[in-house]
Amino acid sequence: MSSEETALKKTDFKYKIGKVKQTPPVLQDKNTGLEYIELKPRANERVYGCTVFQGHYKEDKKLGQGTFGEVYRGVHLETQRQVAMKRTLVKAEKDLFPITAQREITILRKLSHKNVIKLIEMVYDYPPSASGTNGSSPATPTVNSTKSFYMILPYMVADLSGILHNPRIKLEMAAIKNILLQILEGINYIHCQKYMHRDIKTANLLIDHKGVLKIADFGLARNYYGAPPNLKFPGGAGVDAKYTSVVVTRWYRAPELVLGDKHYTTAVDMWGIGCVFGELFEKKPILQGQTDIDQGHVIFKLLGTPSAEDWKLARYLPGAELTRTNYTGNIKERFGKHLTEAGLDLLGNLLCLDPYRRLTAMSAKKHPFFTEEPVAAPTLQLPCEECHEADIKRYKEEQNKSASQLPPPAPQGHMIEKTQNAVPQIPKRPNGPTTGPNSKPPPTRPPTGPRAFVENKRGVPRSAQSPATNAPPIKSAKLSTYSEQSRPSRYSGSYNAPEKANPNTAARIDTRYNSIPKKRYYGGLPSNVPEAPSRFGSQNSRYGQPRDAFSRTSQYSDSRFSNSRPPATTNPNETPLRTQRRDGGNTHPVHQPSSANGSIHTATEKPETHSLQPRQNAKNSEDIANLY
Ligand SMILES: Nc1ncnc2c1ncn2[C@@H]1O[C@H](COP(=O)(O)OP(=O)(O)OP(=O)(O)O)[C@@H](O)[C@H]1O
Repeated sequence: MSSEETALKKTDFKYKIGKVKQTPPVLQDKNTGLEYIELKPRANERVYGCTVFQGHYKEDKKLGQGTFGEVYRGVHLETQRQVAMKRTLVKAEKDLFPITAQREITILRKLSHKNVIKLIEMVYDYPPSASGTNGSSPATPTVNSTKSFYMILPYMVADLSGILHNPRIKLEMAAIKNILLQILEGINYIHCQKYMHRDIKTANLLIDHKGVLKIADFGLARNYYGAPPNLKFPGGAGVDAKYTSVVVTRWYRAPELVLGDKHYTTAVDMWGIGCVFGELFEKKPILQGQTDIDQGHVIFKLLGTPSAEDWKLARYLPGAELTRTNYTGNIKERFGKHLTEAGLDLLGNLLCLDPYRRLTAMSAKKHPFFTEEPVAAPTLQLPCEECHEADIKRYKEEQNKSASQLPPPAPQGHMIEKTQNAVPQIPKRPNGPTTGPNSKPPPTRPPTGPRAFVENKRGVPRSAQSPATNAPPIKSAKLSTYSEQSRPSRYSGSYNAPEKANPNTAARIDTRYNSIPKKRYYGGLPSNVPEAPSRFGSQNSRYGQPRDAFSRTSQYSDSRFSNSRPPATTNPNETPLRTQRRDGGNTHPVHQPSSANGSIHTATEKPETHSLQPRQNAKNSEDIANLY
């Protein structure tokens, strides 16, 4: 074999995923100078560096539906510990691996914080149907069988979405503050590690049996460029590059994303936290736009259409036409009944339309809301009941059942006679959809927009709704491609009436459940877009003037508006998140080829710029137990 051929063969096996139990020697390619590790195919464990599923783990109950697979509760047989397994299916024939799953693995391996989910290890298997589920018999792969990769995570008894939908759980203010502080701690850590999460929502906030909240689902997360957040300045970090704006589940999507901003910052996560904060009171997502454009209307309805003074850069964004609406906002009316002045101030500053005035996690933790009575509970106590996304259907069935036991309705004679006016009508809105009293009840299961989008011929991201299994059908068809938004009619006058929401999915929280005595508790202790002026005069010019973190007055008459934008800072690492729809729809999965022996290449993602945190390798059951 010639030396060239040898080099080529060697470089085939440069990348790997998973836990390395013995470090093989690092070799150097003579031609390219690149370092590589030679992988030897294994007889029993088909993928190098991964534990095999059979004999080590056992699948139990399904907990949730993910974009590329399902999440299960399971058991680690050696330690008999409960674990969660996030399964990613990879077609054996094509040998491809989804990039979102790969990003999640890469990032999770680098993060280590109490309020961030930990990746225990990666496990590899043929699906249980092909090899049996009892974990006793070894896998007998068939020729065309699909490979499964499992991310093994510590098992969490609940996610916040499940908790909020559980009619038996009532969150007091002290518990709400505890939850909020834990989210802020976790997100502050993530931001300081120079990552944006980009999918903050209640379903991704998990809670363990001790009441410790963990931020999960890093499938949309990415590293950002520029300086990390600083206590002195509001806004966010990461403005120095261009990212895809089709991120974050629609109902939690920040206004700058809705308006098509690509130079966004970690502030998009802070908006999501503001949405979660409001949801803790209303027990359903607070901003339920029915299309991507409707999302903008719904946001401005709550917070008021921003004036040029409120949000100077808005009019330079591709979706600026939305700022020509005339909503007055009703945040105080809506949340005044739940919150004090300080609470409203915190909510208003998290849901600040201008991302450069939005609170950072660092500042939000210090907000006076947390020092006023009642202060945050030292630990979060939850009833001894599992509450996951998958349980929401069950809660609804329970509620329907109890509703059917209600006394029969009043006889006809006692009812107000229906008039023609009572016939439901599609509300007319001069500037797009509203969510006023006449509007239809919105679905309570969030859309799964950002994961599923394709690019059209012009390279503009085009959302493709990917309804989850239980999700109400939300037609996405009319879409917020900003190339289309240059047509004024999309914003003025002829707005398509939003699709009728499924009334069965509307939140109907029956307060009677709240009186059911709690059981045992978990818890340790109880169109003509003008050219935009630059907002980055120099790389750090936005840090030029210190600003009071809680001030909402404009402080942006600075150099950022007079300097021109620097030459393309487009991030070369930003891989468009073209992913496969859950429903197997017409999108293009981004997979990565694996090598002939089943190891996975990670070539499409550039290595992260940060140093890798050392990660514990579990060699025996004791080590493994420590990891759980
Ligand atoms: N470690 C865990 N313990 C318990 N339940 C979990 C765990 N991880 C995930 N889940 C459950 O599975 C659901 C989906 O998980 P996750 O969000 O990580 O998957 P996903 O593929 O990213 O989903 P999506 O595409 O909807 O964001 C969660 O909402 C939660 O209910």
